[in-house]
Amino acid sequence: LRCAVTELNPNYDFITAKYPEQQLREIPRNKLKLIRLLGQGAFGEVYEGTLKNMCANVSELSVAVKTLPALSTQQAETDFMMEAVIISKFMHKNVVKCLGVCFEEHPRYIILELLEGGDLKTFLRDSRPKTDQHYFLSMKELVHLSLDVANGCRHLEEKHFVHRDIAARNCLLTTRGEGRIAKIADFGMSRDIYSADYYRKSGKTMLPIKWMPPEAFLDGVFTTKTDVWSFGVLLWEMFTLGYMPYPGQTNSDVMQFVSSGGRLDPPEKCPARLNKIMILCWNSIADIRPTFSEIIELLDMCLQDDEVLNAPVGLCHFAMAESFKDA
Ligand SMILES: C[C@@H](Oc1cc(-c2cccc(S(C)(=O)=O)c2)cnc1N)c1cc(F)ccc1N1NC=CN1
Repeated sequence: LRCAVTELNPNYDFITAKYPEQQLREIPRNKLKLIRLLGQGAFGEVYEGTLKNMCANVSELSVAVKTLPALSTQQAETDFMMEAVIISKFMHKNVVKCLGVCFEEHPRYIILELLEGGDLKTFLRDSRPKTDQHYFLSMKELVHLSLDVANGCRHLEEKHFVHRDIAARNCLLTTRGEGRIAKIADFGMSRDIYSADYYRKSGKTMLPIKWMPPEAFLDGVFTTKTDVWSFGVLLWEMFTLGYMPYPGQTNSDVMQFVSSGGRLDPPEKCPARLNKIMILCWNSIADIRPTFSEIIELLDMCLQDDEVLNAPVGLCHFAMAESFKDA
């Protein structure tokens, strides 16, 4: 892996230079049973599965299994392995856990904890007030989910790891019901699930333009302040209940709009204290954007503010059909 992780990748030192000793845990393939397809991944399919007698008390553990097709390029193999190494480095309640890998034969597997609530973007969209359905998601719950993701991001920041793709589609929930916890759960620039969210740049690289700050899409500069900007867009996704950012605008429009100072409109009826956090995250000068510790403090204050807690949820109606596909 050392040879494969080029020095060009700013996360290089994070991944191998400092932690060469930590090995990925190889799981015997016969302990794993794939049950059903969860979705198509960037590399290959993702399955729900079970892992047999991993630890004494639990006989079968529900897991998610990312697969890499047998006929993959060397680059895909390396990226796939690197994702397992990255996830295995984090130990935090708001970052998905990697239970192990099956790398000794093809197809290769990455085994993750199964988060039964599914992804955050789908959850937000499914939570929209419908005519008959009694509304069940409160501002307080949305702020709590935002704090979960901010805590996960602070952990990455502490480890000097730049995620580059913080977005609701890459977060998962332990459950959809009460007591749900959000976790950052995809480190592979998951462009598969919501491919419309990504802009096809030269060649195969796809970029989540609508979640990126100007210095990233103009100059390819990625720092922890990139993740802060993206977190601001995630907050906007949260309080619009999963709208596509910059509704009706293509990625090219957005690059033009944002680099000349344009910003997302704060969600309608969204409390000022929340809008202020988003605006701080979208400062064109990266160093002035808040740290995740500061964001956590500001979100905690939202929990003490009745104007926030009593605000109506997700009553934004954009003229354009929000599922507008990027040209
Ligand atoms: C890799 C995959 O990981 C998982 C997906 C689901 C999961 C995803 C969707 C639905 C359900 S569920 C509610 O049917 O259990 C569980 C649950 N746990 C995982 N660890 C994933 C991580 C993300 F951060 C975002 C999307 C996905 N995928 N990949 C393919 C489909 N989702």
